[in-house]
Amino acid sequence: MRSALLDIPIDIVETIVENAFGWLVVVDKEGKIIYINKNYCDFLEVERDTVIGVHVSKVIENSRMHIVAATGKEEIADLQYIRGNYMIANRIPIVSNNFVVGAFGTVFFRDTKEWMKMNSHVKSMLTKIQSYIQDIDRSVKYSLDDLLGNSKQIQSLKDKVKMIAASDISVLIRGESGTGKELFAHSIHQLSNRSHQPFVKINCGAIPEHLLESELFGYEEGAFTGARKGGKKGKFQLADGGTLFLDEIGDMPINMQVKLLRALQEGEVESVGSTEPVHIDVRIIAATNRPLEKMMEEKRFREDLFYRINVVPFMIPPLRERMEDVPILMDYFIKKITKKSGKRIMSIDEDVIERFQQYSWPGNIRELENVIEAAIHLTNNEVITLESLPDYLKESSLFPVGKKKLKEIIEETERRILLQSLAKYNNNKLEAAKALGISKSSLYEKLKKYGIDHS
Ligand SMILES: Nc1ncnc2c1ncn2[C@@H]1O[C@H](COP(=O)(O)OP(=O)(O)OP(=O)(O)O)[C@@H](O)[C@H]1O
Repeated sequence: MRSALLDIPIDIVETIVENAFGWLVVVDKEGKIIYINKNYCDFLEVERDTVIGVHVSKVIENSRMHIVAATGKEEIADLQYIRGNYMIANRIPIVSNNFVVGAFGTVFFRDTKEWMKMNSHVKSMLTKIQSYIQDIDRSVKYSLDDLLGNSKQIQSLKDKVKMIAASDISVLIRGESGTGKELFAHSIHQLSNRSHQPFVKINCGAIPEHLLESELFGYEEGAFTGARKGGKKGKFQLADGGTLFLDEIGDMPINMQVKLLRALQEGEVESVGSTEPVHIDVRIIAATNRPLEKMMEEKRFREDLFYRINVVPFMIPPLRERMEDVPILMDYFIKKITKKSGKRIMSIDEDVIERFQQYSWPGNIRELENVIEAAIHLTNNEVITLESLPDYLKESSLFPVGKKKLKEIIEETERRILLQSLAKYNNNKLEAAKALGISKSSLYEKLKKYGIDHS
């Protein structure tokens, strides 16, 4: 069928092509420019004659025209960054006799000034949003199912999470470093009615004292030299409607503790440089590995704040007190790390498992994960052996000679053996006592001596 376009005089077709599509570029199969309209040349500040026949990637920044010409796949309304501006590009393959012979692309906007204004507005919004995205983590990474462990302690903590998650009461999570405090905080948020609202974390120990107030409560424009234009929202405002996770709360300076308590009691915060308090609705989850009771005695932690946050206490036991969790965690980390690294691990030597069971894991689960990651990378075959462990775990003697007195080493070892035996025999005291060659009453005595929960 004859095209109606052929009836239109060529100079009219040219006027249409020059003006109808905003900016227009046409490339051949190889991505070389065969046509580009004047408006586009003006914007790019190039002479048309000099760019015809040149590969499009050399003329237009971030161009994908050659890709569309090669793949034949159209790209519509794609955001393209050219000469410092975001633009909306359409790229369409040109098909002739069932073959892709090139592509044409259009970039749309007529009023350049208007676009520039909108563009700079978009850019400043994007920068602002970016800085907030870093603060807010709506996509809480972990849920209760990610909290692994068959031990009685972990199971009962998980039950407790289910019981208290829906309410708005404050939670204080305590435990050594690497025991999973943050993971518990995520799980509580995820199971709460606030799960679609932000989960905002602040590490109270990592922020210098003079910045902590503005980090927590925000500041107004002009509040101090160097203050950002338009001010900045604090973590409380960012968490509004959701959960605020105060990590390392034991490291918070005492005068900030006073301000924090006031905010919690009044449900209002005042940003630095403002006199207008704003209402906020946040659920508080705090975590620490500090001995808060001792710190209260020494007046380094405020009692009133302690009682305000310690409504539901969570005490996460160190890994050495729940050795039965080691195998399931080991399995999980091996799967996770091999998937990430592409390495294959078929088995773990018995001595490695034994060594893991003897070790005291001062860095807890984080340390276990790191040790497994290193071992997977260090092994030459598909088996993890003692050789692939770090030196301090390889040593045949794990006793801290030179660091501790004999009595302490013996007691620590005895305590660990008791825990291991109970774990091995599923808390069956009679069997554990038998395996250790002691009477049941002697076992009970020892459990009492070491403060091991033997219910
Ligand atoms: N029960 C668990 N199951 C699976 N992974 C866990 C568990 N507990 C902790 N982890 C993993 O161990 C690492 C440390 O956990 P997390 O950061 O929650 O510990 P933490 O107690 O908050 O540490 P810190 O006090 O140093 O901040 C994380 O990679 C976490 O995913």
